[in-house]
Amino acid sequence: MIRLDRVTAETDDGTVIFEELDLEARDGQVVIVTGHAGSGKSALIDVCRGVLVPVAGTVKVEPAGTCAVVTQEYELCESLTVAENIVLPLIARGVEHAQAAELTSKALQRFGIDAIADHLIDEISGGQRQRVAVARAIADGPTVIVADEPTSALDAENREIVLAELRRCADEGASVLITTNDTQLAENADASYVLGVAHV
Ligand SMILES: Nc1ncnc2c1ncn2[C@@H]1O[C@H](COP(=O)(O)OP(=O)(O)OP(=O)(O)O)[C@@H](O)[C@H]1O
Repeated sequence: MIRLDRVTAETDDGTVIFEELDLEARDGQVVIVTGHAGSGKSALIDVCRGVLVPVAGTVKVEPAGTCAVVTQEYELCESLTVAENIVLPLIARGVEHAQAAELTSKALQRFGIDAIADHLIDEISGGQRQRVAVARAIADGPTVIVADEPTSALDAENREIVLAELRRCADEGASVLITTNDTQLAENADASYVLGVAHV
């Protein structure tokens, strides 16, 4: 569960990014946040993942410390293969080796990236990188997921795959918060918010 109560965030120089924002993503929900460029979607992701501390209001993420994140930069390790980028974080989080390998294999298949499992990150396309980033984030079924424009580099078919996988996480009980420039995504969400204008 993610809940923001009257949260105000500011830039480093004190400019208000958003003010008194109330937002909730309950367990089992996919919540979409749209808004024009610069409206604060990435800042909202940073608030949820705890790297931008609000100047007012409260942020609750439960269970604490479990937030899986997809950033716009992907933050993949260029010197590792696609499969290694998924399996190593699992092992680092304490997943036993055989299970980590199995989770990785399933994630590669679900995201249609098994054929490039042994490719280095700089050998694959932007859209493939984005799918690796989402696959890595959700490989072990996290309970809270925040994803910053996770379909921005994808064609229609892969966009559907990524959204279906995020929805599957919610069906399994996760709370999923997605920012996007694509207002159509809001149609299939359990709730949607628009930054920069009154909330719906
Ligand atoms: N972690 C952060 N710390 C401080 N300021 C931030 C942080 N993240 C974003 N901002 C600031 O918030 C403002 C809104 O930018 P942000 O990237 O959140 O908008 P956005 O809606 O995601 O835009 P886009 O659609 O172009 O990605 C900018 O002034 C930016 O510098």
